Amino acid sequence: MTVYNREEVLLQATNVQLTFDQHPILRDINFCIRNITRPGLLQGQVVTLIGRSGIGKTQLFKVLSGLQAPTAGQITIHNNKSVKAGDMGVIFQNYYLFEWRTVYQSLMLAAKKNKQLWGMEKQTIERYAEQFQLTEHLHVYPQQLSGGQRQRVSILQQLLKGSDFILLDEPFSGLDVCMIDKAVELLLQVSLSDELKTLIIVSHDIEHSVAISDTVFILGTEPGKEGATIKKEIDLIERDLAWRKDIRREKRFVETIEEIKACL
Ligand SMILES: Nc1ncnc2c1ncn2[C@@H]1O[C@H](COP(=O)(O)OP(=O)(O)OP(=O)(O)O)[C@@H](O)[C@H]1O
Repeated sequence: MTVYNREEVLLQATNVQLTFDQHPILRDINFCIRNITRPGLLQGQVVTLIGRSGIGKTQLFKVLSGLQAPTAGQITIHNNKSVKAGDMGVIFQNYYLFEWRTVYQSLMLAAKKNKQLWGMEKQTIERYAEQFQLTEHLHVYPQQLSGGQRQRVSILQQLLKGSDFILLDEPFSGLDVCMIDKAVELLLQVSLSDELKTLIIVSHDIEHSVAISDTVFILGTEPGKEGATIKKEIDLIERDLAWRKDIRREKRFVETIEEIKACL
């Protein structure tokens, strides 16, 4: 049995609605993400928002990141502050990078935004680059990188900025099978870097995102109601399915995946 506590609220979605041309896309979205602690271990949160194609994941991603204002309701972080653009580290599906800057220049720009790194930017970049297997690629331009390398640079950029929340849109799409496994490992590594670090993954790749999460929120519709809402929350720690290597082969994991699919 895993010993853990879910403590203070880090992020709260309250009655979020999003309507386009009088058509509800998101309705009554209510959930909260709490700080998880494990005695003697550094542990951040990894939350997945799952839903079928077209349900509204990207719209919820935008609302969560402050890039899209909800029609009603709000997303609050730290001490009830409403989220605004720039509060969260955002990693888009295509790993957008500044093509005219070298990897190092982009990472330096990110590090300079983080007051806690002042004076230590270079050493921090070099330390992370080694950890993320990017040392040999620091002085090249993004077009000289593979998809997996671009993803690692994007994640590293957000880590250097010091954002407590990192939102990832479909982090496994466009990666081959080996790279997906590496991305899974990398995200787990990031979640172990700071107990206040929260990764929010928006994905339809159920298996890989659930394998690294502690909590899953399922976005879906309900009969007779237009717009998507959170249909179910699954606490994977309670089921003893979080923070475990090779979890995907376990019977209870497979059953949870089936349960999620049935809910979509
Ligand atoms: N600007 C807009 N105006 C009107 N409707 C929109 C707009 N943007 C998105 N939608 C609609 O909102 C719904 C949700 O779209 P969204 O892109 O969030 O889905 P998704 O779950 O991310 O899909 P996918 O997994 O295929 O990317 C869709 O029905 C889409 O047609």
